[in-house]
Amino acid sequence: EVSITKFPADERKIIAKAHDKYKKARAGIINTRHGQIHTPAFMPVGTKGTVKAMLPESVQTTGADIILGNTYHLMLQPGAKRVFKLGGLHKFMNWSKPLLTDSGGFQVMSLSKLRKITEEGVIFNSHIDGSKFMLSPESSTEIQYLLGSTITMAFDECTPYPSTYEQAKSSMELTSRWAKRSRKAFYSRDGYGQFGIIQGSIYNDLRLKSALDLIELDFEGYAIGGLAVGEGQELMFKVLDYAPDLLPINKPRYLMGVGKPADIIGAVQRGIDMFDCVIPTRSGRNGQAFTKYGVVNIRNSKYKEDNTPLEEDCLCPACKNYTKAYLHYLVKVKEILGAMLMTWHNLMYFQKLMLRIREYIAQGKDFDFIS
Ligand SMILES: Nc1nc(=O)c2cc3nc(NCCN4CCCCC4)[nH]c3cc2[nH]1
Ligand SMILES: [Zn+2]
Repeated sequence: EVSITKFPADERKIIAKAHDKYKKARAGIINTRHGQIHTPAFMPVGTKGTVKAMLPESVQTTGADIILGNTYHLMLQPGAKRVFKLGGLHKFMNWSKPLLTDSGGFQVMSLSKLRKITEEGVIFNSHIDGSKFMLSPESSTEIQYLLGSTITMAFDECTPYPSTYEQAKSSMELTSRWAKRSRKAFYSRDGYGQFGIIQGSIYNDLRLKSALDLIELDFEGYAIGGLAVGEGQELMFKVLDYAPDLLPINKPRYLMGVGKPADIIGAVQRGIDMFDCVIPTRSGRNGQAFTKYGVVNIRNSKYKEDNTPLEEDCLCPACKNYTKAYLHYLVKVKEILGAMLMTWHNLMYFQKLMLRIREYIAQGKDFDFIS
């Protein structure tokens, strides 16, 4: 028997609003040459052809369908031609599922010391031995082909934050010209795809122009770039309140570099399908464990005799076979096993979060309270 509660009109609007909030969330499957990707998806970061402290088969047990690699690092060492000669990155690192590679511009700006941005591309000195390199839409696209990437990212310029409107406009226009060249250089094959990356910083008219320019190039998917660069969650969500809607509804939307669980939930609610972030792996190595009780800083002395697991119902090796006391000890004495177990748990936590979000969306349920 359904009891109808008479809400005053304005309260009903709030309830409707709340449910509206979820109408942009979507769950789906991306089919690729290297297998399916269940979305919303979280991609563990494997920058140098390895998810740090994890065997690829261990990454697979956490439920990850796809991992991310970096053009910038792999072109410097071991070199894209060498990886190609050795059979491609999938074979080289023994990962047979989908691989997405970032196109390198963002990493050049955050890692290499000397660099020069020209219309042609970015000229930079390797942060390893100072030798000179150039990355362009053409060379980045070719490198990703040599690596054998399942999903290739267009070569873009990540507009820094904060930027004036003028700075953001000229940066976005450069990205549009580079996107056209990236698309032209892409060798399209069944089951492989290339994603365009929209820029425009926090300016909605620039974001719209960027989207229109890239939609013309008919990419297989679209990323929202230029976010998670220091603008903060509030401003990021403000852009995400409209930017995903500028992109084709039937193609994957990837928010680069995001993020913490709360960032992921808020972005899924705004229509994002794919994520990547170093947080679960980097913070795991740093002694931070994500749990349903919140983040546990395992180095805290309160855990030194805590004989309980991080999470009693977690199926990862850290929780099944070890205690917080042991993890506390391993991380304190910098034992390699500490990095392994903390990373494994965090990746399992992030994949469980994505699985629950996918289930909630499929059942049309609100997933606000998952953290
Ligand atoms: N091609 C490309 N274009 C971007 O606009 C971009 C924007 C990005 N924004 C981030 N943010 C990463 C934030 N991360 C948070 C945890 C600590 C390390 C940094 N990664 C990005 C990668 C990017 N890659
Ligand atoms: Zn665990």
